[in-house]
Amino acid sequence: MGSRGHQSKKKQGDPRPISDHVLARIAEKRGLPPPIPTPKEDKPSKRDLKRSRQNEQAKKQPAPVKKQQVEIKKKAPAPKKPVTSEEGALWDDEGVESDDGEGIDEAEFEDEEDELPEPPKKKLQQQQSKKEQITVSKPKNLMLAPKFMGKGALDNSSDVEEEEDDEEVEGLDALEEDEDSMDADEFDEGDEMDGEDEDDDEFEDIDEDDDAPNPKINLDFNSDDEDDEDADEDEMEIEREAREQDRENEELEELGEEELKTNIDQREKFTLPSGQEIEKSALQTEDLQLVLTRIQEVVRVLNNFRELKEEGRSRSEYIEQLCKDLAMYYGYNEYLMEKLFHLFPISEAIEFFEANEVQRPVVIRTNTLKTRRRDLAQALINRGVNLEPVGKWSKVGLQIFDSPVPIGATPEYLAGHYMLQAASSFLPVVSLAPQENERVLDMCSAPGGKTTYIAALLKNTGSVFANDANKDRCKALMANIHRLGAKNTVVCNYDGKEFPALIGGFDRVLLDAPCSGTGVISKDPAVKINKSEADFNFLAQIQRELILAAIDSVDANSATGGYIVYSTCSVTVEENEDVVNYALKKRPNVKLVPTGLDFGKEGFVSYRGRSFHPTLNLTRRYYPHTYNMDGFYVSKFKKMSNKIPEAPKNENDDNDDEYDAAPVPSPKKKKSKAPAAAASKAKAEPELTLDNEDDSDLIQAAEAKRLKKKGIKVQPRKVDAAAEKAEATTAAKLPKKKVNRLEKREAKKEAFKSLKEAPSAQSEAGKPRKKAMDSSAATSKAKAAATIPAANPNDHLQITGSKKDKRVNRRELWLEKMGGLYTARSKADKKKQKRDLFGVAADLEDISNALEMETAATVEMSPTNVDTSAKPPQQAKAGVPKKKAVSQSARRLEGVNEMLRLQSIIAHKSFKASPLDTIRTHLKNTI
Ligand SMILES: C[S@@+](CC[C@H](N)C(=O)[O-])C[C@H]1O[C@@H](n2cnc3c(N)ncnc32)[C@H](O)[C@@H]1O
Repeated sequence: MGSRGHQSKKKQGDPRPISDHVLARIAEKRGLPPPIPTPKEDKPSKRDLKRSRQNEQAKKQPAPVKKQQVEIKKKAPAPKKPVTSEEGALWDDEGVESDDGEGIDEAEFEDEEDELPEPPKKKLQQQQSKKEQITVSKPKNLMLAPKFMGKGALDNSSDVEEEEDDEEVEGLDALEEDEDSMDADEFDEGDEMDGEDEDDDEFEDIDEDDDAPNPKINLDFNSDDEDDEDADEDEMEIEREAREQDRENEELEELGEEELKTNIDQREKFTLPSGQEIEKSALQTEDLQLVLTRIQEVVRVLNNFRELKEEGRSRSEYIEQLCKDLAMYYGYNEYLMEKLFHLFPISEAIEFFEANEVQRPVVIRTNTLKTRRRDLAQALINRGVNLEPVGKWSKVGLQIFDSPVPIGATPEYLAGHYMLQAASSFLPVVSLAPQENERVLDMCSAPGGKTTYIAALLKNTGSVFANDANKDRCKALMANIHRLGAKNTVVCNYDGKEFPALIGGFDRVLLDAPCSGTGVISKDPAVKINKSEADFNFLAQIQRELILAAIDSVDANSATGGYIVYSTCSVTVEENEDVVNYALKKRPNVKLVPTGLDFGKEGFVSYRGRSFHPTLNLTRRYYPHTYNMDGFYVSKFKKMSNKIPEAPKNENDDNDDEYDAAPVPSPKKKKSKAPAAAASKAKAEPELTLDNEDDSDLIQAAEAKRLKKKGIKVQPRKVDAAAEKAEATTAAKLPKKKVNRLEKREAKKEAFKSLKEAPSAQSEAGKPRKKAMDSSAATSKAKAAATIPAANPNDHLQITGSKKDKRVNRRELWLEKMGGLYTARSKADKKKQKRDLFGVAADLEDISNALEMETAATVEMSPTNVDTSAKPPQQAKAGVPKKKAVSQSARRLEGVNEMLRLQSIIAHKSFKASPLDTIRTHLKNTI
């Protein structure tokens, strides 16, 4: 690994804002002149003016603003990956450690202290000079940090964060545990490891050094006097240079300020551009300088709104303009910019966007199944790697500053002594705090950064089920499990939603959910432009389904566990607090508990007019600009009971999308013209409503035909007599009008049932059914199924046809289950898929009706009612029987979920908001 110019050298977990000179470097990288500096009194000398002109020319020549901007935009989709990691870009987030509230005692953390071994003298000298270069000398051409960052705000945040830092250190001190000896069976060099305890004092020294202002200077392993003298001399020279540079910068700054003084009076009013002007400037997006100036102006006005605002302009107009300009300046789509902008106060938002332009440090996690951190550090130092402990909060992380060898290809790496893993990705595992001999499920685990950490904390005892729905990613997962020597781990390839029915009763479950990756923009800048509203809807839906499945897979009666950790590498509220809040609402048998992580910002309890459950403050948020680690979110649940009690009803309960417990007026959402037009169109189109019951027989027949065409036969659903009776009783209590409606619906249901039964009978006659599940297995499956939410809507479908057809159908079915993102290979297939996709849209009303019918059909659970014949492809392969029946409420939820899923597929594909909000609301209200 070579040196990385834009990699932040700040220690991870250190809650200090990105320094001004880093931000200035970014501005410089873009070839932009410094932003408005603070005016000063002194006039520039002639020499100053000359120097300034030279400087201006130098800046213009290598990187003209226009060209640079175009380049930024074009380059955005290509992820900048400085170090080859086995973790995937968007999905991979990786790496920390601490303990949860109850976990401090339970967690099996690493035994070693944080100190590093002494490197050989020769290496030390090299490192010393490297460190000095990195940490002491100032960058040439230092430019001003953007003025629009809001100096006051920055200072404040830095104060607050320093306080937090202190707290964190205290918290971590409390976490210091006695060393646990490693399991000698796991190592060949057990004796050597035991001997290492003697060096603990050394570690303390380094820990103390950690408090020094410059963390890199902590890497002073050298106690030799001569070396000290050399270092002093070097330092003096460096200091001289730095002073010189400082002076130059000051001069430049003064000059710039003078120039600006002539242009802008701080009290001067700034006029917002008119609609026409905005349109014109949107056409000339390359004029970044103009945009930057406007950003500065708008921020200045917002900071002193009463005095500086233009007559008749509202604050929201200024904010809207600011969002647009920031989107243009940093290269985000406006939708995402708005979403992220509102997470922070203005100055902090800009810090966040700036931090996304800087690479996070490369971090490795010591694999304690094979080595100890001190041994690993020594081995890497011997190879010339410049490193230091990642921070006091982790005993296994090492931050790599520089390496003459690729860090992903050292003998130690190949031998599985470490995992390349972002620091943030340690966090959920630390929070999960698995205990020896437990059964743990990692529901979305590829490529296995967290799985292998869990296995290490379990010391290869108990078992880890490492699941991932993506088969290709499972290969990387398996490779990592083998390389790191995890012997207690089973790899599975299922949709996570199937888990509670497949295998339940886990002590702990980690759900590191698929997400938009807004926390890892510095790794994958493509996120800036390729995430639309539809993507967020789509992801939120998957996350909601998975979180319920994760909760239902845990055994509340576990002697040591009963915990679920939900995490994402995204910072949006929709993928975090919203999902957790939804889970609390749908599963009143869980509660949030402290994550056990000693740093991190509290999760939102309210956001833009919505309020969440008050315990959401126990969840933790991590941002690149505060902790110098990828953006991340961690929450931890404790399951109190295996029974799902009735959720308390309130006005908003019908709407799963509503965030909260308290009914709050929804915020004014800025919508693009397209969705608004679509929504009004939806209103105008009566055929999109679900009231058209008369045609439902035809609709169902059409639906069955459509499925049959695909080679999918619909099996009858068994309807329990008791459930029917219950429904009849309920009906008796209803007003006559409603009873008539129900009767009508019942008749249609019957019609649909017979329609479904015909093909099913055929298939039963034509094919021998698989051996029935034995009754005890059936009972336990049924029991598991009783606690789970909706089964996959496709569970009742059976694949038929030729071998080839079956394969195609399976794939299609699987893709549908995975969200309908078709991936045809041939041109003809693509065409067909496109047709299918629009077919879905056209058929939506039919499907909605069919779903309504289906949800009305009560499918009662009973052990004898478990049908083992219809298995999704993977289940059939693994020979695991699939639960067939689901509870009535689960089926209802399934209907809603399916609707939302279809809606998001269409929205996703057409890149427009779906016009089907009315259907969704209606569906929810009627079932
Ligand atoms: C954030 S990544 C997981 C990273 C992993 N925990 C680690 O530390 O290396 C999310 C993963 O979820 C998987 N995934 C997406 N949808 C899934 C589903 N329905 N069931 C199971 N896994 C799913 C993706 O294939 C992806 O590998």
